[in-house]
Amino acid sequence: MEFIGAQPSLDLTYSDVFLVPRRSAVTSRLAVDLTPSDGTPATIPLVSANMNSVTGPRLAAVLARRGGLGVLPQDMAVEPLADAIAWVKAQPVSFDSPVVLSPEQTAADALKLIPSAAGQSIVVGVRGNGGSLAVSDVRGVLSATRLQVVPSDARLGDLTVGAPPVLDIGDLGGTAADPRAVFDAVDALLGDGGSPAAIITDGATVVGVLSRRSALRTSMYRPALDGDGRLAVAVAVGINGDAAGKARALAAAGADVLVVDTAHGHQESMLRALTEISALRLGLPIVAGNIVTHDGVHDLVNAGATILKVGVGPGAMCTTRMMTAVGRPQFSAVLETAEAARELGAHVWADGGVRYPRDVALALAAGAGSVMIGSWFAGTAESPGELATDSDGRQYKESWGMASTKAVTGRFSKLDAYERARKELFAEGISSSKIYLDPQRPSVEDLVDMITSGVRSSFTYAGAATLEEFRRNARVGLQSAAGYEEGKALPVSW
Ligand SMILES: NC(=O)C1=CN([C@@H]2O[C@H](COP(=O)(O)OP(=O)(O)OC[C@H]3O[C@@H](n4cnc5c(N)ncnc54)[C@H](OP(=O)(O)O)[C@@H]3O)[C@@H](O)[C@H]2O)C=CC1
Ligand SMILES: Nc1nc2c(ncn2[C@@H]2O[C@H](COP(=O)(O)O)[C@@H](O)[C@H]2O)c(=O)[nH]1
Ligand SMILES: [K+]
Repeated sequence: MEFIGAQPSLDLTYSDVFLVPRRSAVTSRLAVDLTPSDGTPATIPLVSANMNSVTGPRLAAVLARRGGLGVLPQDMAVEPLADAIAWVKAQPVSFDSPVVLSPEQTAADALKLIPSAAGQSIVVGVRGNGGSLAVSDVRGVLSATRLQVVPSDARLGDLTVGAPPVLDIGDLGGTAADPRAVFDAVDALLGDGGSPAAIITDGATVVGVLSRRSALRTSMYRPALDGDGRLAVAVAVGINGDAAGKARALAAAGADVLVVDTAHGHQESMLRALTEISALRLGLPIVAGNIVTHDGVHDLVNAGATILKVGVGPGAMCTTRMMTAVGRPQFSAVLETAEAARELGAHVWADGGVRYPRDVALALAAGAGSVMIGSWFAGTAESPGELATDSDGRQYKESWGMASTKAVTGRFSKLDAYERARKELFAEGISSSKIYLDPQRPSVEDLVDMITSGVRSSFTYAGAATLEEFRRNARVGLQSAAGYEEGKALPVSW
């Protein structure tokens, strides 16, 4: 990356800068390969933040199916984390996981799980004892748009009509089927009928669902997989207590990437935890942070980190900069740390402050191997919280910072009142925020589509077909606040 004009002496964030187009030999956005080279199984440079309101198993599985990585948060104990890892790994790789509700449940129950938006659907059926679903126990598939217009207490079993549309993987040519053929088969089966998705079976058992959109996505993305061909998942550990013991247990449970995470990553407890974890030789990428300096990179890499998590204070839930004045504008933080990491053969994840696809493109231009997104993904169907509706009928989910009073109270609930009160003195995040779902893009997959299409396009403007070419070719200019404002679309006339 180079600046047009002199390298600025001020530290910059994403809104301060823009990318300059240049002559390109990359003539199609579909010719761009977004695969990171940070040693993780990801095939797109997107990671979901280890925040309780952002990454649960459902979001992690959906993201991995499209090539990203979900990081399960460190606040869970080993056993539930191991269950969450196992759940992700049991999910279909080539098909969507069905959201299954029983015929006795109501439209209102369904609309707590899926947003009332096009493209969302539920399967009405009854799971067997082990959680499996026999095709004979499926009553049908209902779209959110249909559920929205029926009485909220309508029983789901009364809403299904006729036999559900079923495709067997044998008829599709197995799981390695040609994506185009899969799309055509789904399209032909669904026809003009009312079902929004096809039930995919392997013999008598349901193995997933596919809508036209998800069949298309299967052809656009490569899933992030572990060595056994199952969906990959990352998991975070804190620095206190037996961090190495927890890391060992989570690796044994199948975690594919370990994230050692604390607010101030450049501290000795972190170096100690990292040294102990890397001594275990688990053979997994070790991400550590958060840091924002060249020196932080050196110390953490020397202690065993292979990827640095970069960002102090840019997060949407974060009050660190206002409470402490500490942090660093994120574009410059990524630029400096990515260069330092590259010299050591390590990589950087740009963590926090991403609000538009452009911010992801700029983080990659600055040299990030991948980009971590928290709050933006909190406002999706797949994030862990329940959907809520405000007085204007807009759907949202609640989000909160991992260093907020709410998070600290939860994390230390087992301490006695005195110790808990001492911990609660130090809040550096907001405890409650409403993150609205975008009615056009209610799913994390919709956001991934939007981000990757924006970033693919950025690459072609810069004449780059890979992450490395983009980092090398990107030309960055400084802009005024008015210049930034000019770039925004106008929803109404001026
Ligand atoms: N990226 C960012 O800007 C930030 C992210 N966060 C996120 O919040 C979550 C909770 O992190 P964290 O608060 O570190 O909790 P942790 O549970 O990881 O504990 C942090 C440990 O470090 C000690 N510590 C020393 N200095 C600091 C400091 N300046 N800030 C915080 N702890 C310090 C604490 O001791 P003691 O309590 O006695 O001081 C405690 O023992 C993490 O997910 C983290 O990434 C939090 C803040 C900033
Ligand atoms: N200072 C704080 N930072 C926090 C807190 N909770 C999370 N975070 C950081 O934000 C990113 C996500 O950023 P976003 O803009 O995408 O939401 C996350 O990965 C953490 O590093 C907090 O309470 N305080
Ligand atoms: K902030």
